[in-house]
Amino acid sequence: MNTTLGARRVLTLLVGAVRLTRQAAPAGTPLYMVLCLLGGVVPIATAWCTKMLLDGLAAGGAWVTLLPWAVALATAGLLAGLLPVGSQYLKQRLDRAVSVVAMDRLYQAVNRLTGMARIEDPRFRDKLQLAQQTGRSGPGQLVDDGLGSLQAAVTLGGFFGTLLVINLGMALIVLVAAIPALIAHLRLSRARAQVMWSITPAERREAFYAELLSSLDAAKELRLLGLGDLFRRRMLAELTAAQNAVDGQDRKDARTEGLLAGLTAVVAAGGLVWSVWLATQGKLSIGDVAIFVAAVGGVQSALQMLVIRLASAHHSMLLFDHFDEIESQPADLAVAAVPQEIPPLRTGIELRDVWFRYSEDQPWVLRGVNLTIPHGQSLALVGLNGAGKSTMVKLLCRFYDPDRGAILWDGVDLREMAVQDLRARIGAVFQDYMCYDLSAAENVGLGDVSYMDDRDRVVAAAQRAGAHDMVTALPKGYDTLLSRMFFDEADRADPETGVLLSGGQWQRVALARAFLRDRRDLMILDEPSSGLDAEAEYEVHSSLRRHRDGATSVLISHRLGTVRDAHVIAVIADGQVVERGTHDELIAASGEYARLFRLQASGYEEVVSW
Ligand SMILES: Nc1ncnc2c1ncn2[C@@H]1O[C@H](COP(=O)(O)OP(=O)(O)OP(=O)(O)O)[C@@H](O)[C@H]1O
Repeated sequence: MNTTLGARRVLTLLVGAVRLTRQAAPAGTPLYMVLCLLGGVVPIATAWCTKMLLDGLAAGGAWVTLLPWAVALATAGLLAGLLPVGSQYLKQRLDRAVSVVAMDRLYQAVNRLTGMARIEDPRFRDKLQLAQQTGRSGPGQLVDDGLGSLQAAVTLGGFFGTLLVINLGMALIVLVAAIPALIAHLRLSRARAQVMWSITPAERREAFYAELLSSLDAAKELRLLGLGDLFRRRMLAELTAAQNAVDGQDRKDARTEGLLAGLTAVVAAGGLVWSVWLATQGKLSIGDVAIFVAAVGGVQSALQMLVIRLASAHHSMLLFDHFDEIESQPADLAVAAVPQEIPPLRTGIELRDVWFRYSEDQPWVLRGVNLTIPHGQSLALVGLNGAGKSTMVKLLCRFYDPDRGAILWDGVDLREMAVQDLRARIGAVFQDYMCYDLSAAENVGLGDVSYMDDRDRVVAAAQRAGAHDMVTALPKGYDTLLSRMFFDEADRADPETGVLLSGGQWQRVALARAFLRDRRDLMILDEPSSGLDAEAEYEVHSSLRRHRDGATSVLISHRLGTVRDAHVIAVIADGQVVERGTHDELIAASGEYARLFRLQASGYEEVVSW
């Protein structure tokens, strides 16, 4: 990770953080700034009031001449007590407001990623994780550190000016002692940010093992295969590696801090002895000694505060850099300057010499695919595992763009269309469909949020997917929560608070979700019946067949019996279309499809002949 930020970048980040803070708290931000600056001035005012009062007393001044200084000193004392309380309260309010805006902006940026490539990129995921960690407090912390630095600089400037007025030599010594502290703290902060970045992969792996250990999905295999201890040890190894790295940095910090504290103490003690000696020589007044002592201490503590705040600002800035990078990233898919309107599909979709690989360092997954999905017809994709079928479907949804070649919608390249308009014309069930911890109605309704509250449509979609009877039998029917995540201890035994579905039941719900997007121009079904029982599979495919009539669809299935009535069956192997035709044509051709079909059919025949 780059731990040095150029002046320009620093300025951009600071302005960005202040803007975000002002957006979150338009009135609170300026008020907080004023309180911070006042907090920087108060110690200097206190020191000068003390000096004037002591010098007045030593000179035998009258009560009326001393009273204003006494009142000013008391006011400064009051402010010194009240300001931290007020600014602390404002800071917390500001932090809360900033965290809401920051989270909103971060996830808006994530939602702007319309493709899949970047969200799958491990480097991007690391940055996103850091941005998520810092997003809540990062921008507010940066503004706070900036203001804290400014406050310390004001105090420092005031006291340093005071020292200059009283004794130039001491002012210079204090200044020279401060420089190594400043440099050391900045270096430490850079090293700490570097360590944090370097441990993110280990933290991700640790979270992965921790998640596995408590995951419901993994629970059966973990228990049966006895993997619990293995994953626990791996999780601890990752955790320990990350902690060792942080611990090493903590030790470096402690050593440097100790040295700096020693240096500070020596300078403060020397200053005190020197000022007393000068006073005995008659070169300083009592008030001078008092302000001198206050100024030496004040410069030291303001300097310390300044370096700590600067180091912290540097650290916050490096982290905010990730937030800003995620927020200001360009679109991950090419955006057409003037997107073409997408009219309803009329002729069909064509994959023309499509080449695709997931990244430049990975092998080609699709290698010159030419395929047409005519309007109103069904295309079935079959082939061995890893042949590239799901990848083709992902390209049709434009989760990625082809590296070479094009996908044409009625002759228009998908890249010339607005991606959301394209997706609005597609309905799909993916192999890895989602199971939302929401009610049954919502799980179906998410297929088209505009119909989410339209119970009749939701029910109709569930009926077509063969899910209706199963849902109505649930304790609260469509309003049953399909999760046991949110139950209270009190309703532990009450099934009305949520139920768990079987894999096949979930698949029907996912199908219903796709059916709610009825009458889209293209329906994609990637292994829609893999988890269904024989009866449900038959029902679903009959329904799909009815539904397919006149609709354009792509169906992927390893159960070749379910694709035999597709208008065209394309066999994919090694990222290429190796055969295409109707079921009868492909059987007659006695190629790969015929081989796979006979293989599956022979399995059934053997069972039947048992
Ligand atoms: N997100 C991804 N990043 C990198 N490689 C991927 C990704 N998804 C799939 N692949 C690779 O692309 C190749 C084709 O995968 P794809 O899922 O398209 O095959 P498939 O024909 O659908 O297989 P299956 O029948 O097992 O579902 C495989 O080698 C797979 O490892």
